[in-house]
Amino acid sequence: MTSNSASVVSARNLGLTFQTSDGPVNALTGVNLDVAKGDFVSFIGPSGCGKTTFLRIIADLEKPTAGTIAVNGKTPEEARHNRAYGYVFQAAALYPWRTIEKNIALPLEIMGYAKDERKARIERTLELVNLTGFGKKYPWQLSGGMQQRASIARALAFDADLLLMDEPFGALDEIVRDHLNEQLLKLWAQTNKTICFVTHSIPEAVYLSTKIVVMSPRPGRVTDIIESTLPRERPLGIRETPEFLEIAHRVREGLRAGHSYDE
Ligand SMILES: Nc1ncnc2c1ncn2[C@@H]1O[C@H](COP(=O)(O)OP(=O)(O)OP(=O)(O)O)[C@@H](O)[C@H]1O
Repeated sequence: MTSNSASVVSARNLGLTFQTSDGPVNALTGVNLDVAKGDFVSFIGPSGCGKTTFLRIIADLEKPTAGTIAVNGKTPEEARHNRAYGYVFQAAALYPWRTIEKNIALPLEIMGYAKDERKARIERTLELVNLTGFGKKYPWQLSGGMQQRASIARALAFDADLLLMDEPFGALDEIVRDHLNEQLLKLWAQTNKTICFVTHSIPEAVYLSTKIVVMSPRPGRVTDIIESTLPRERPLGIRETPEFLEIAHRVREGLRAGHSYDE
């Protein structure tokens, strides 16, 4: 396989082995993956299969020890300098001593945006995540779901085409999560972003994705890549359809196959 320069993310035989005091930890091995512009790609697999590590390599927070990876046809380091992506972390990770708008402003301040431009971007992104009017509140004054939306607004503020989301809704109850899943799909349709999304939830992966990457641990690797046959427009009710259940079944099979490797 050759690298596809039109891809937003293109990994070839990608691997990462951490050297620890207990010996080498093979976090990721032999990963081949292309993420096309406008794709919504979910990474699913049990704890420790390298999902976060893969996102961190894209974001230039870790260096691979094998293979190659290109982000927008460039190295992760160049992509980082070009502000190619926004990152949404597992917990909302907002600074508690800053208001929501000051939290969103922080990366914009670091990147040197002028005050007026910062203000315009904050307003626009708060509107995108349905938080207009909450900019002056502190994180603790917002519900968990609202905090997570604020952290998505922060990742959207500098308008990167690629959004990296590491289990953003994992800590939320199911009803809030359903609602945020719906909103995220709307946002994705509105903004035409490319999204890489880590999750432990099969229904969440199937509901959101155009492509599902099933992974398994020890060593972390990709066991299946499923192209979704669902339409882009997805009411929540789509989760009861035979087509949805069939994809969910294939994901479950992939996870099970990965697990038997351990036994
Ligand atoms: N900095 C590090 N040093 C040593 N080992 C690490 C480091 N970061 C991750 N690992 C190991 O690499 C493997 C993959 O970790 P990773 O966090 O990518 O998994 P994950 O699939 O995201 O798990 P989870 O679903 O629990 O977040 C694990 O065995 C983990 O312990």
